[in-house]
Amino acid sequence: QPLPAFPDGFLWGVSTSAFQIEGAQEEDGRGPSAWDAFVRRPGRIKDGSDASVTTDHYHRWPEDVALLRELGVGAYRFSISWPRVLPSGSGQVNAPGLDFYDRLVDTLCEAGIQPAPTLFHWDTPLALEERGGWLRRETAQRFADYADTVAARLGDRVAHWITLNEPAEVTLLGYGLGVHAPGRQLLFDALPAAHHQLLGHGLALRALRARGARSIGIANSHGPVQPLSGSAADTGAAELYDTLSNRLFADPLLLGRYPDPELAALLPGPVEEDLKAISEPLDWYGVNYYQPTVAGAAGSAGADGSGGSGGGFAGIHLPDGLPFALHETPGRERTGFGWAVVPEGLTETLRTLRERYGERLPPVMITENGCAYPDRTRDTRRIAFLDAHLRALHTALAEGIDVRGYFVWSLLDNFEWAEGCTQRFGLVHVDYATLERTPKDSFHWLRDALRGSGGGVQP
Ligand SMILES: O=C(O)[C@H](O)[C@@H](O)[C@H](O)[C@H](O)CO
Repeated sequence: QPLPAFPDGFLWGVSTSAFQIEGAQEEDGRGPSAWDAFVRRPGRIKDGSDASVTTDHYHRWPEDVALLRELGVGAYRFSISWPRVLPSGSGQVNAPGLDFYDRLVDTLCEAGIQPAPTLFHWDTPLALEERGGWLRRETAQRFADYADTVAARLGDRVAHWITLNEPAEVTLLGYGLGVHAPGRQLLFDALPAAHHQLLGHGLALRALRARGARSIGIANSHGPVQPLSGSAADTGAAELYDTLSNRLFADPLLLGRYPDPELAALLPGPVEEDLKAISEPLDWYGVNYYQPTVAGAAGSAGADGSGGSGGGFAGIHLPDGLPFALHETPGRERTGFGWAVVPEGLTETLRTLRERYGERLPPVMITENGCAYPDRTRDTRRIAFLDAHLRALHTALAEGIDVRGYFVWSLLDNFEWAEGCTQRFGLVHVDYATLERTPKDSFHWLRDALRGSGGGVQP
């Protein structure tokens, strides 16, 4: 069954991030990031890998741009490594670092591929992290300065800017639970990191606008939250988790207020004043969708028996003391990463955004969607996953939800954070020993689909 037709001009792309693909951590003046330190803490990364090489994109980027060209995408979402451009997070610019992205952007433009850089995809400069990182207000201003530096050099050729990637994950996994960098287990005392990232987003957006940027978005993680049961305890837990994982990072941007005054009261600084910057109008709203969440009362066990006090979710065991437990959606196919495959969750996510934000919701871009499977190149399950999610996306379009683009996570197998290189999300297989790239069946499927839909860049 061929894919349904998507609107003319629909933007097809793929996504990656600097720390996950570049390697070359100590090359050409790059400074260390919070993740450089975190990967070297014993036992933090499943396979002990440290991303010092990962796919070696820093040296093999021409080959990767050629893959993008062959794939026929119209845009490429990559991230710029803040510590590669500003080794200590502020002050002295590292010219070779900026030159690297300059060359990449030039080559993308020559290939007719729109550059869509993310300014922050989790690699906070270590010098700033050691001073408190996103728990500190100063980091928000440093981020805006960094955005201005990058826009001054690349702004004439960048098509779409993404300020932050998934501030929710940084806050929850990095500062709240400590399973990601910087590895702080502050639980609710991590909330200032949420506010300062959003403030950083707002200040950076203003800096980009001042440099003439006209297509600016943010990439937020979103997904439906379903209660484990109809009990008051489970529905209450689901509402709380929905507030923390979805609304806390969308309401301030789109409504100019926090979802819960009690939550806002926990935040530092002139919050009302900051919300003016945070809610500066976006040109589009980025959504990273992977799967729904089932939330239950603390101590609840999932339908499949997973869980316990904190419950198991997305491979992460939650500590005691949280007022909710998270579970997988029962009875669904699982990816190699154990994530439930729920395409209709994407449609539901988009419907919920439209219901909650109505006219305040700008056009949407799916900035990430994808799946991890161990198959070397015969990745039929990935084709089925993408096919089903594109149909689910098309259903939302048919209902009049304004979605302008879709980016697959990811072009290449790469360093999957705490999972190291054990989870493969790529359309292209990477042999981590030889660094050889081999397009998977899904790569060819998507290339043909794009050619068929006329959506992609004609090779
Ligand atoms: O969404 C995220 O967590 C990040 O944006 C990516 O860096 C991940 O690698 C991808 O999503 C797979 O987990």
